[in-house]
Amino acid sequence: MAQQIRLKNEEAEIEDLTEFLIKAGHGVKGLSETELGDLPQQYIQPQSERPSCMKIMDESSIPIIDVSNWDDPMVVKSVCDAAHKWGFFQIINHGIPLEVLENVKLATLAFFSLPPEEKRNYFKHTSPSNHVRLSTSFIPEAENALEWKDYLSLFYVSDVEALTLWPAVCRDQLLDYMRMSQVVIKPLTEVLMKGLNINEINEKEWSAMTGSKRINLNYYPKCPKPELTVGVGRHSDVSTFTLLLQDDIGGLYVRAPDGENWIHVPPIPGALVVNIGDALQIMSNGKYKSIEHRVIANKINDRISIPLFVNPKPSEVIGPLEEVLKESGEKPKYKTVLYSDYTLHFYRKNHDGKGTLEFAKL
Ligand SMILES: COc1cc(/C=C/C(=O)SCCNC(=O)CCNC(=O)[C@H](O)C(C)(C)COP(=O)(O)OP(=O)(O)OC[C@H]2O[C@@H](n3cnc4c(N)ncnc43)[C@H](O)[C@@H]2OP(=O)(O)O)ccc1O
Ligand SMILES: O=C(O)CCC(=O)C(=O)O
Ligand SMILES: [Fe+2]
Repeated sequence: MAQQIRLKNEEAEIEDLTEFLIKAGHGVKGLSETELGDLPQQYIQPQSERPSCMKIMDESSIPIIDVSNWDDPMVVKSVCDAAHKWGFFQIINHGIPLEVLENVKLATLAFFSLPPEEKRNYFKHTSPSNHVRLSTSFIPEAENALEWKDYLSLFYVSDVEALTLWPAVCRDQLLDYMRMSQVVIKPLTEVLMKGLNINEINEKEWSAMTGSKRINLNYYPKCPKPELTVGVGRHSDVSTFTLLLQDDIGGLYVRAPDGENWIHVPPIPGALVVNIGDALQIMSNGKYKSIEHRVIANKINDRISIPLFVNPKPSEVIGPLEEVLKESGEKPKYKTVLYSDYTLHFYRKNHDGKGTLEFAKL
């Protein structure tokens, strides 16, 4: 990120964007609150990444699946078909109480409402741990154009660690949610494995698929020129799968199965969005697909979303599962990779659609 760019508007003169966003702890939320009329040039995305270049399919929708009975063969089929064809679906009647979800959203708002002097302590160079990291955009050091988002990223190791390290203003609500999320994570993993003809999941496979968790609190403040920038650029998640809780504003788009168009993911009260990540695409040898998605910025409203990334353990070596190769007779499409190498590769570059997967392709 350029260091010496001057931003001017009637209210504010910001000497140095990095200083303002990160060192002083304002983030892009603080920038939005200065009510600047123009977008700082660092946020201007190339034409091809702007919303005007998106072909949007209004009439289409990702599947909405009632998962009140995970054992129902129709539910199993709907989930596995959706993971194969769409890589994205919404689940309703999932068993996580509405109150728990509402508390997570309130806790997210509470964290971002902290004064900048407090938030600055969580940015990379001042955070007490690399398991707690507040950032703005995605990886400013690696990006050609910034994204209009702040996010707190929390890597879960244990309740004891989280109670010590995670910000007090949101930790209890997030831990409650993480605990409750098992009522989705366990049956969802089992169902997805059934679709690969794996009916018993051994200890090693659980760890390979769900051994680590990361929760991000995303804050997209309102933006003076949403047509010139993005909330999050095109990417696929590097997780096994992600459970995404969004508020009622909207703005998340996923790539349609035709690979060209984009489809909006409408907020549904109480629902969770599920998306397949790269790790599961690799383990299923491409049967389940991680899908490109992006968020457009909003001129009028702030928006929050909370992805819970369910991942392999960083120390896990992942590759196409033996059972999948045996059952299908297919050749592996991906090599085996150390999961932390894969994640680091993702964290060292711009969002680039499904570019991260090239790292594992044979
Ligand atoms: C769409 O916008 C996004 C998306 C995301 C995340 C999407 C996902 O799919 S998250 C799932 C990722 N999986 C995991 O976190 C589990 C596996 N974890 C690991 O392998 C490790 O924890 C690690 C991520 C490799 C970090 O290893 P560690 O030993 O702790 O080393 P560090 O020194 O802390 O970090 C190394 C390197 O990575 C960068 N980094 C680490 N964590 C984050 C983070 N949460 N957000 C951004 N960048 C991170 C860090 O800056 C270091 O880079 P250097 O160049 O300084 O070495 C997330 C954000 C979005 O906007
Ligand atoms: O905000 C959203 O709806 C999606 C965020 C996202 O894709 C991510 O954090 O990986
Ligand atoms: Fe994502």
